[in-house]
Amino acid sequence: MKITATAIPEVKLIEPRVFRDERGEFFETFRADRYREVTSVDFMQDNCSRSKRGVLRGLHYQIENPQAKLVTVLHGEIYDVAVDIRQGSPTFGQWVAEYLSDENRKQLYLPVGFAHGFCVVSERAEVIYKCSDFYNPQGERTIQWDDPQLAVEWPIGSPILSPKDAVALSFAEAPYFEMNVV
Ligand SMILES: Cc1cn([C@H]2C[C@H](O)[C@@H](COP(=O)(O)OP(=O)(O)O[C@H]3O[C@@H](C)C(=O)[C@@H](O)[C@H]3O)O2)c(=O)[nH]c1=O
Repeated sequence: MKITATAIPEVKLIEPRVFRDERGEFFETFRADRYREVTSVDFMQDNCSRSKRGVLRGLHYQIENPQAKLVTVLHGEIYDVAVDIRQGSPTFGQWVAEYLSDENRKQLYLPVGFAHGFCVVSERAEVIYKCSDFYNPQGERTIQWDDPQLAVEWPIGSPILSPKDAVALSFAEAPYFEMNVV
C-alpha cells in the first residue's frame, strides 16, 4: 500500500496492493492497522452510491458531525474532489482532485474539515466510502459545485445534480470549520 500526500498534505492518496490472478483481483479496501498510517479516526458509517455518467454529487459536508472520509470506487471512474474549508488553514479555499477507478484502485482520504464531491466519468460508477461520524440531514451543508471563488476544474460541464445540490450555498456564504477544532 502506497500513501502519498496530495497538494493539500492532509488529504492522502492511497494505492492499495492489488493481487491479480486468472480469477480476477483482490485488494483490501480497509484494515484498521494499516490505515492507522493514514488516519487515527474511528470510522462509524459505510456508504455506497451508484450514479450514471455526468452525475455530480457535492460539494457536501456535515457541520455538527464532521466526517473524515475514505473513498473507494468499486465500479467505473470518478473525479473525486476535496475542498479545504478549515478557516485558518494555509490551504483554506483550495481543492485537490484525483481520478479514482476500478482500474487504478486508488482511494482518497479526506480528513475532517473538507467538503467533498465527485463526478462520474464512466458509464456508471459505484462508490463506497467510510465516514468517521454519522449522517445527520439537519447538519448537512452543500457548496455550489461551480462556485467561481473555488474554481474547481471539473472534467465535465452541465452535470446531473440533485435538487439540493442545484441550490447550494456559495463558498463565501458557507459555514466553515475552525482550523483548531478539527
Ligand atoms: C449521505 C446520506 C444520505 N442518506 C439519504 C438521504 C437521501 O434521502 C438519500 C440521498 O442522499 P444525498 O442526495 O444527500 O446523497 P449524496 O448526494 O450521494 O450525498 C453524499 O455525497 C457525497 C459527495 C458525500 O461526500 C457524502 O457525505 C454525501 O453527502 O440518501 C442517508 O440516509 N444517509 C446518508 O449518510
